Amino acid sequence: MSGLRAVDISAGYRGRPVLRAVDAEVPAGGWLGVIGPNGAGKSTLLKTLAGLLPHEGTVTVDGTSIDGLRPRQRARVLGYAPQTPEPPTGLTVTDYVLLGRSPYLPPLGREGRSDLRVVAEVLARLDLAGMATRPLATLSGGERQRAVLARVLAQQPRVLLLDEPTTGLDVGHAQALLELVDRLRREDGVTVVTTLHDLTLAAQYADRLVFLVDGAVTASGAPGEVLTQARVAEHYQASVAVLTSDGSRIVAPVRHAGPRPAPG
Ligand SMILES: Nc1ncnc2c1ncn2[C@@H]1O[C@H](COP(=O)(O)OP(=O)(O)OP(=O)(O)O)[C@@H](O)[C@H]1O
Repeated sequence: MSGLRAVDISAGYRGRPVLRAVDAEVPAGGWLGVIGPNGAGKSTLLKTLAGLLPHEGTVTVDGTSIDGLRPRQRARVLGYAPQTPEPPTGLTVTDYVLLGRSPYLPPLGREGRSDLRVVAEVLARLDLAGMATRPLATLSGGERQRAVLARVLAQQPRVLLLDEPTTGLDVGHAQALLELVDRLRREDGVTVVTTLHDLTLAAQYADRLVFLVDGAVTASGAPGEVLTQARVAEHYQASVAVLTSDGSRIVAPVRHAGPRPAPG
């Protein structure tokens, strides 16, 4: 199958199993959203798909196991943005985003004109062109988050693994980023896997969801099937309303009923 396929994945940290027999599949050009409460194993799954954690089971991209790939080859196939990135703050935005081109440079070679063009394009698409020469250390949290995504996009991978990519972004920049990812998926056939705590955004952008609870898949399928009020209430211990608008789910927190403090 072209796209990404994970079969029977078990993984964790030293002496601490987290994922238990997880299956996940996303065709080329598809968008898989990984959802679940804090500590469910979403980031662990993304790290495993990125080839960064030892695991049982198989992860293949377009039919090729990622385990056999060298880091340089892997970086051309998979682009991973962690949830809490720690980019080297001394670099300028351009130099940092240029790091995304490393898998394409010859050994000890310097970037060429085409690499600089890719970087300039990505910076423009992420509204960072005006900050290209600034040190990362001087960027706001949301700007830095966008720079991290710019580095991953400059890598031009076939699969994007984005762990909470909208963290710290205002609603406009969050939407612009998700629209950009959606366009890469539709126009270039990039395969996308994201974790998103915002279930409404997850439902609107992903075409399939995997719902993880305690390291295992409790539900998977189209957002409309997975995001039921009962399931969200049970696994997040949350009081929510699940509404439908334009065929897409909206998951809205609803304040628990109870006495309200008197105004004033
Ligand atoms: N480096 C680590 N070493 C040991 N345990 C870890 C490590 N990273 C995560 N864990 C544990 O693994 C479990 C799953 O963590 P993970 O970060 O995958 O969850 P998550 O679903 O992404 O959570 P969140 O929504 O809070 O980001 C948690 O119990 C966490 O404490």
